[in-house]
Amino acid sequence: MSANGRDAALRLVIPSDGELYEPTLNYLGSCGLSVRRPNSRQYTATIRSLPGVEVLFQRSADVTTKVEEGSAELGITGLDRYLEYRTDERTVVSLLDDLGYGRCDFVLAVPDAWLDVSSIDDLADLALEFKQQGKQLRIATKYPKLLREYLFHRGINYFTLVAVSGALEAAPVAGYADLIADLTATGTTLRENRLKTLQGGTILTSQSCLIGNATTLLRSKDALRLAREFIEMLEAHMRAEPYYRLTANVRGASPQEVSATVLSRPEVSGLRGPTIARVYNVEEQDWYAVSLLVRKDRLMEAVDHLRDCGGIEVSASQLSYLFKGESSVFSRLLDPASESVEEIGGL
Ligand SMILES: Nc1ncnc2c1ncn2[C@@H]1O[C@H](COP(=O)(O)OP(=O)(O)OP(=O)(O)O)[C@@H](O)[C@H]1O
Ligand SMILES: O=P(O)(O)OC[C@H]1O[C@H](OP(=O)(O)OP(=O)(O)O)[C@H](O)[C@@H]1O
Repeated sequence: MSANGRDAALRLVIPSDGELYEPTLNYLGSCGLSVRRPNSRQYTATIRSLPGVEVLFQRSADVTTKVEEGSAELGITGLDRYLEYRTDERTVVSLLDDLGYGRCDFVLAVPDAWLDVSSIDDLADLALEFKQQGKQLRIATKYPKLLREYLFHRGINYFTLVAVSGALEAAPVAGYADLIADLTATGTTLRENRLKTLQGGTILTSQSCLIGNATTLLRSKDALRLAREFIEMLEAHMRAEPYYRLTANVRGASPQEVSATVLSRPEVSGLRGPTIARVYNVEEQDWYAVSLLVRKDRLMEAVDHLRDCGGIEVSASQLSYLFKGESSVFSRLLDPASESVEEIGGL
């Protein structure tokens, strides 16, 4: 049993269903952290490549609370849910605020029939008109905290929030709210319900994020070690994504000559320059293997450059991980003062 009184030294809580369930399992798998869930009714699982980690499945709305109360040290959920439900921003921190999936916008949407309302300023005017008539705008949402902050910040103070847990888009037609503030991804649900977004009415741009409990993590050496390994795998996988490793056989008189030609185009000659190694060959002595990392959007430019340098047999492969000297995310965890997720979406 570990210091936190459980069999597992580190717990990770992830969504048990909904929009983020499958993408989270796929994402962890792509980072080399496949989750082994014995069956879909079991709410705990393990990660074979990281023994000592237990995975808990919870509703995405509950992930932040589970991390904050200490039932798990790490969690994956939508940034929207994290910002709405955290109560202590020093205890529960966002470690990676964009895992690259679960993208959606939290927006204000009004009925298409409101022809005179097309921007957030129009909505502010309407709120005043309502006030003069002794009424308040009724807004249906699942995210009262984020919405209130956003509206107050824009000087809109006269409104009533209607708490709804699902199918918000039906609220204006059903008559229990005038407009809604909800998530949208493709825009289909809003369109199908004859609702439109407002200019300047995006409250938050969200995606999945990794959150952690700084207090419980810093209390246990084992949890901290596993968290570092887990975070580094995610971070290095993300860092590797924009690059290919290119390898080519290049003919030249010496490594110096080959490196000089490759380095004549610094933008396609690797992060810190090419690695050059002698190719041993019985017939010809003057071949060198050149290896470098290039951004994916410069692939053909780099291939042509290597050809111009006398390269043949150019191969490109996807990188799995790119580790740096140290993990910047982990360093930030040890120094929570540098946490800055509030900048996202202008919140
Ligand atoms: N259409 C969408 N496309 C991409 N991501 C989305 C979409 N809708 C929601 N999300 C993201 O997925 C998270 C979970 O949303 P989802 O609709 O699955 O939750 P839910 O089923 O309403 O709630 P819970 O899982 O808590 O019961 C949201 O907080 C958001 O970050
Ligand atoms: O812009 P779109 O691509 O149409 O997606 C938007 C919908 O996706 C989410 O709902 P979800 O289906 O996850 O269920 P929910 O209504 O229970 O939240 C969100 O709440 C919207 O209703």
